[in-house]
Amino acid sequence: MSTQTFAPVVTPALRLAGVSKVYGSGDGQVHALRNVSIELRRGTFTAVMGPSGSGKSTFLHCAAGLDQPTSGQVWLGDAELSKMKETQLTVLRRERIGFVFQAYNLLSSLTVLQNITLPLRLAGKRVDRGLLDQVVRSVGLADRMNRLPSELSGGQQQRVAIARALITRPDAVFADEPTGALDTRTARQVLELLRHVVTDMGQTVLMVTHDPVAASYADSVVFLADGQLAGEMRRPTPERIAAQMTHLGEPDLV
Ligand SMILES: Nc1ncnc2c1ncn2[C@@H]1O[C@H](COP(=O)(O)OP(=O)(O)OP(=O)(O)O)[C@@H](O)[C@H]1O
Repeated sequence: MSTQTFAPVVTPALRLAGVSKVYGSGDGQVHALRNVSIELRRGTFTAVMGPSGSGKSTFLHCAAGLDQPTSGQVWLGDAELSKMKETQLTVLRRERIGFVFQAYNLLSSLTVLQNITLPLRLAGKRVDRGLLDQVVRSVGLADRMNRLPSELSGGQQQRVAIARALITRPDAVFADEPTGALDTRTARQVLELLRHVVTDMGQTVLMVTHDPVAASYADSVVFLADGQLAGEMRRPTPERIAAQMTHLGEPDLV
């Protein structure tokens, strides 16, 4: 009898296959993404960089089910987003994806605790006390739970947004310029938190950024140029990222 061993098949957290996105029609057509294929393993931190207009936001929107590609497929785990109707996508985004934006998007009339647990309430799910405690401890806000967002600093508000993104145990967290509105020191704390979320909590994070220092916190950086993948850098450093960006046509980043 022959024995065969198979490598375990691990579904990636996110997979894009031949994704293209065209805006407009006729002479006004813009090819924002051209045949992009990529896989993100679970528990990894990936930064997306590229010159202005290279397609970073379009990539994030297609990957997170905020927009549908013109052609190609997108999978979040085993769910094919590119086949879903808007109502299904709304549920998937709420229950399986965490979002962190530059403008924290907290509800001003809700406390920190109510903001963090809002996605669960919207989904009609119970709050898992153990996870809530872990998330609140991780983001360092245990003594601020009953405050309103307006009583917090920008960095603290972004940490509330990160806690809210984690509370559903999403398949992936998508961050769009999460440190864009923060000073250097506060930005570093938020980036260290995202790093911790990946290394110690096993989350998968995809972050769009213009900042080579922010991107250097990731495991790898994916570069876009003119809507196409233009390389990947593992174990990135700010200097190597800036050099690559200059090569792609973005002047003087550091
Ligand atoms: N809704 C839209 N309608 C038409 N064209 C669009 C739309 N959204 C984006 N584009 C175009 O698609 C291309 C890619 O845009 P995208 O916003 O994805 O780039 P980006 O890399 O995120 O840019 P930036 O760094 O400046 O934010 C650009 O040429 C942009 O003008």
